[in-house]
Amino acid sequence: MLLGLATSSTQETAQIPISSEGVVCEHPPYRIQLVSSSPLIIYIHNFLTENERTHLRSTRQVKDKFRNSVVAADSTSGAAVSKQRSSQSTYVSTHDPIVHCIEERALVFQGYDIPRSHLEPLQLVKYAQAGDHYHFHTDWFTDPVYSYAFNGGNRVSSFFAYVYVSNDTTGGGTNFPLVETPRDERWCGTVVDCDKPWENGVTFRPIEGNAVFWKNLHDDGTGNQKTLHAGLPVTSGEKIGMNIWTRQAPLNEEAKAPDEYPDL
Ligand SMILES: O=C(O)CCC(=O)C(=O)O
Ligand SMILES: [Fe+2]
Repeated sequence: MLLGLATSSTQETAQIPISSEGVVCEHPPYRIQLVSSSPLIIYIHNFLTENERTHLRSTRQVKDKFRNSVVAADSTSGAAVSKQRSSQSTYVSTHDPIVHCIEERALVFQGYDIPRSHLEPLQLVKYAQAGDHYHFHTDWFTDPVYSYAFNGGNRVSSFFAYVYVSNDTTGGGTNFPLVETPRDERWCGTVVDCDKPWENGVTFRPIEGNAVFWKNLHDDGTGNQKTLHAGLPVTSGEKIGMNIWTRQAPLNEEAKAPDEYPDL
């Protein structure tokens, strides 16, 4: 099947028949730039097409299901609605062919070695009220109980992609306080918020369609503290982002039912 993902005249696509499941995806010719080698952080321009972004926002499953986000707390209290994170989140269907193509892209980006079973269901996060934010955290679990849930192990890598950013959005950058800000002023044009003090690390502005990719773990499997990051408060407008998390090992089948999947 060939998916017509690129009807927009402004959106060039390259056809790369990489899917193993009978779906031929049209992938955008995204452009990448290295931000940091330790931890590995790569900025990706044009990772999601316009049609994919529209589709992600409009599927019924998504529109009706945003819930207050929670964070993985500790294993005794379990996850609870938290002041650390004031946003809403939901998971998208793993059976949707467009989602399937995005998953495929995220896997190929990481080389050919990671099977789909290592991916968590893709998570959308919405910041719609002034002040909505996600406080400093790492995406890798500090409590091993979460790594063992569904057998997946810890989160090897993260993509955070900007699915929707309303024109009146202010704030809402993604900040890595322990990563050195790239100094070349060309970063400041759009991607990096150079108004923020350099000692506060790097802050990526939310730009629709673009994404930030990083490796969460050291080669020995331990979590890299320098991947600490935050979704800074959205001071006006609305931002919707998407997490694509890859685990160390295959998740079991239960984890693939987004309705059942806990907010971790
Ligand atoms: O909103 C952001 O910029 C980052 C969100 C984030 O880090 C997360 O959902 O894990
Ligand atoms: Fe995060």
